[in-house]
Amino acid sequence: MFSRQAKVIKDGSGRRMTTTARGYEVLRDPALNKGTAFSKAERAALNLDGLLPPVITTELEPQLERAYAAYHAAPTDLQKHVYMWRLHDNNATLFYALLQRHMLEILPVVYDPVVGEAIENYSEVMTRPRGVFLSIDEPEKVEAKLADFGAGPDDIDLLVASDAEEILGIGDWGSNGIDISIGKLAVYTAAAGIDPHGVVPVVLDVGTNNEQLLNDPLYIGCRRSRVRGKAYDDFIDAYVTAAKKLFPKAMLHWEDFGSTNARRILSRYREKVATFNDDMQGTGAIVLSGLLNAVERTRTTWTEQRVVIFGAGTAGVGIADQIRDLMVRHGLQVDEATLRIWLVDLPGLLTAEMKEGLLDYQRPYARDDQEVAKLQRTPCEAIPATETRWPEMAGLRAAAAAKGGIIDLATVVAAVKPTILIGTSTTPQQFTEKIVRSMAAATEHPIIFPLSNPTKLHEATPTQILTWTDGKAFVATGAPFDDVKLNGVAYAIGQANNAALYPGLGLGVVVSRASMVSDEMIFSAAQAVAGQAPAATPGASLLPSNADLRTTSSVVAVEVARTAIRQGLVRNPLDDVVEAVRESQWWPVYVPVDAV
Ligand SMILES: NC(=O)c1ccc[n+]([C@@H]2O[C@H](COP(=O)([O-])OP(=O)(O)OC[C@H]3O[C@@H](n4cnc5c(N)ncnc54)[C@H](O)[C@@H]3O)[C@@H](O)[C@H]2O)c1
Ligand SMILES: O=C(O)C[C@H](O)C(=O)O
Ligand SMILES: [Mg+2]
Repeated sequence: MFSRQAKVIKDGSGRRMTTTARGYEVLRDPALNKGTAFSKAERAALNLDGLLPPVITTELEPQLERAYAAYHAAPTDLQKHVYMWRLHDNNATLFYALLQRHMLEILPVVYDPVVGEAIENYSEVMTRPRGVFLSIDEPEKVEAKLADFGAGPDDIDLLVASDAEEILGIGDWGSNGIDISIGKLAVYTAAAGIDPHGVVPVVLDVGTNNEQLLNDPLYIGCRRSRVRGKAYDDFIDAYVTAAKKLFPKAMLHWEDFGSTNARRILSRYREKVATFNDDMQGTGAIVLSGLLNAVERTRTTWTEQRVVIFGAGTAGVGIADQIRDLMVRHGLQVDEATLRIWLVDLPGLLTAEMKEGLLDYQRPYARDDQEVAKLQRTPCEAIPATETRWPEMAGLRAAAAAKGGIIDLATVVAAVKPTILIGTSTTPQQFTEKIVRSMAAATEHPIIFPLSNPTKLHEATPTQILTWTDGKAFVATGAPFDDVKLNGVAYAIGQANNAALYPGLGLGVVVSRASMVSDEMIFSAAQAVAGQAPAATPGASLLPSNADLRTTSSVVAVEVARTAIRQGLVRNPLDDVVEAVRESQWWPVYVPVDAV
């Protein structure tokens, strides 16, 4: 996202930058620009003398004050989001310094939930293009377009790519999805100190089925319906091949793909390159972090948990798989562990009779027909055929509707008496008072995680859940929520958002140059996050605060790199992992700029 006239130099004397640019070119490069903080000598060498006011402010401080005031002057969250990215275009150091100083306040504006609003309004709010736009209409140009980024083989640590079919829980947003790649990368830098000079946001524009976009004269993407099948797979392959060729050291992060593609893509590449699906693996791991602490606080064991997951897509089944694997670590056989997890989706409880229509990764969790024969079926509407977001699930729901109804969430909760209830359904207010109370009647401390982002899609709010359970539930959410005050206790709500996990995981991979991202590395990341949560006092959060993301991510990176070393997966041998992680981290401070 920066011009390549700025080079970062790390040597014995610390971090510096060099540039061939002069005058306005320097001020217009967000990687180089320091505004009033250029020294007298730098002003002379870079031809800036006449372009800057006389005041010389060697520290970030006065600029931070001015920028924070301007941030507050923006009247809406969306305009604050736009302000932040304009600030980034002007001065990236100041952007990250402001974000880091006010992490709890500004992270939700740069990232989730406001990034969702920005994506929905991207046609209007887009200012300057950032990142790489790859289009299915020009598959032969994938490599050339990635090369346009202007980086060399050693320059890039990380690419985040989205095809934007399932942005958060708001669906298909075509090329507007570039903003989720940009937002995720900003979190990598703010949370873990991944060097922002070494990252590439990518959107894989394969068309969109979003009618609103297709009819929007200001839409920035390919005006065609989504391509599927071989052409899609070839396009993804062209991207992976080009990324590997141009940036052989980089990790490939996949974000917000649809449920039919996310897992297929990961399975295809995960043993060939260092790659990772955030919605499936990052979410599974951060949820595991919260659950590790919650289960410990209930003083029960992992092998006795009964888990209901509502919304059996990329995130829901990603979570199911990691819970299953954890139960296996605790001594259950794989099939025993699988049987302790119930998936509920649009067709209700997923059952064996649906097997043909289920996605292959949902299939192992389908319940036996005998087990469900006695369960009541509730009449339901079929999803209109025009709703194309989840065709497989909608088809199964139509079949169930025709046969008298579905085994709905309330019925499943009443029958199963789950100890853990997770929401990844993209559908708000589905954890009703009746459901939550019924769960609380059967288990002393129900563990309930409504995770659908953005905030407006959560299956219930923490206030609702804690009120209905008289403060007994252990809650974590996908988006940030304020503390809940109930019966004299302030309940801090842990944010089970993959943002607390993937930055540290990525940093661990980057530092060690791991050749792949193994399940063990992901599990060690989950444990490391869990270990950073506050002590288990009444109302304490299940997860570390986002105010401490830098510390959390550093601990995660160290554990991930150590696991990679133990597994023999590293391409960069490390003597001292802690020092290597510390040394690699980028901080938003002004460094000397030398004219060359
Ligand atoms: N907290 C986090 O870190 C985190 C991470 C990833 C995803 N999420 C959230 O989880 C949600 C799902 O994301 P995903 O990537 O799995 O999407 P997805 O499209 O892969 O899966 C969504 C699933 O929900 C089902 N569904 C839709 N409406 C439903 C309803 N009314 N009842 C039951 N099931 C329904 C769909 O059929 C589909 O199987 C999103 O809102 C996303 O923001 C949160
Ligand atoms: O982006 C987020 O906030 C988390 C997650 O990746 C999601 O898709 O909801
Ligand atoms: Mg996501």
